[in-house]
Amino acid sequence: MVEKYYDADADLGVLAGKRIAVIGYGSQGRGQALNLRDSGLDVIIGVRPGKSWESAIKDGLEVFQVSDAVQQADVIQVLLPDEDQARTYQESIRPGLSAGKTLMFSHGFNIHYGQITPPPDVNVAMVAPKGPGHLVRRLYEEGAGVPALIAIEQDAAGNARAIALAYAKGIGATRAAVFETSFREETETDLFGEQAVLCGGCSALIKAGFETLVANGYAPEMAYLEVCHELKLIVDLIYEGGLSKMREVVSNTARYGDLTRGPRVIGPEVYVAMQEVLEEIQDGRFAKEWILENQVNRPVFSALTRADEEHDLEVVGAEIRALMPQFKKS
Ligand SMILES: NC(=O)c1ccc[n+]([C@@H]2O[C@H](COP(=O)([O-])OP(=O)(O)OC[C@H]3O[C@@H](n4cnc5c(N)ncnc54)[C@H](O)[C@@H]3O)[C@@H](O)[C@H]2O)c1
Ligand SMILES: CC(C)(O)[C@@H](O)C(=O)O
Ligand SMILES: [Mg+2]
Ligand SMILES: [Mg+2]
Repeated sequence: MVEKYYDADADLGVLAGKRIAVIGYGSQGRGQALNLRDSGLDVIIGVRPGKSWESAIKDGLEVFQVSDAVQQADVIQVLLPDEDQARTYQESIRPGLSAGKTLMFSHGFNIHYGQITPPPDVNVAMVAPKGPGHLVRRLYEEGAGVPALIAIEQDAAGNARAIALAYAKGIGATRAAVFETSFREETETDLFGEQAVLCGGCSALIKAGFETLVANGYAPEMAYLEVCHELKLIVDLIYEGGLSKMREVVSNTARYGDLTRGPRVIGPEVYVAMQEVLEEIQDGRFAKEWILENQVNRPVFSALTRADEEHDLEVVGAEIRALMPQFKKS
């Protein structure tokens, strides 16, 4: 059984008198840092000058160059993009590490694939929220929390788990639930999830549905509303109460179509492709590809991103959202 932790299992006092440096102030950095601060913890930001720096200052946080933040911190949470972590670690984080400090991550990529090898006398832990950073913040403000995974890679000082749990409490995760895993399991399941289902599988499924309807002469607006807009409403039901709740709410006609046609669309060939995608994660092929892609300035990433930004689904989607007041930015 996976170990689970809640508020009562975590003691914020473990971080009393300790300074936390959140390195990076993007999606996770901002969400986690603001929650830690509002939980009464001593948090500073380490980032390079630019938009993120300005944004942290505007939020009222103390901001330093990465090396200066690491130097003065007891707990260092690395929330840089995965592809930048190894270089910044060597240049600006490693020199500031010393015995008893705790180095933390929200994703295991660089530790698991050997891009970062911390010294043996520091704790190495993970607190990985299972959701995007702006929701880590929004749910905390609402008095709830995004669940998180913790993992302990090195327990040099004997307090790595207590620190990880206190940090998880500080960001609001123990209000939901915190599950213990390993760096390997988090890395492989997280990459698989985002590639095969959450981001990759879902985008491909939406595009396939949109393109099929449009190719058969239906209006792009109808196609967008059907396969993209309404998807969120259906996923919300699954999030709240599983497939069963979604099936309770939709019509019997939809439910029968779901049960009989869904497995035809996601048929055996999809299982074969998912297995291949998983094996490329497990044997390091995906990691190598992504690391090399970054070394040559991301040509594949850029070309594929541009092609999808210009897809009719995106064009018509933006037009439709502009018509609805609920999507107006405040
Ligand atoms: N995005 C998510 O919701 C999410 C969810 C779970 C885990 N994670 C993990 O969290 C970590 C951070 O991801 P993110 O999506 O929040 O990143 P991000 O791209 O949103 O933000 C990265 C931050 O690092 C800063 N930065 C980039 N290069 C830098 C450098 N060389 N020196 C100093 N600062 C630099 C950027 O300015 C920015 O503030 C990753 O390990 C990711 O896998 C992200
Ligand atoms: C939010 C996700 C997809 O779950 C995260 O894993 C990421 O890498 O951004
Ligand atoms: Mg991820
Ligand atoms: Mg994830």
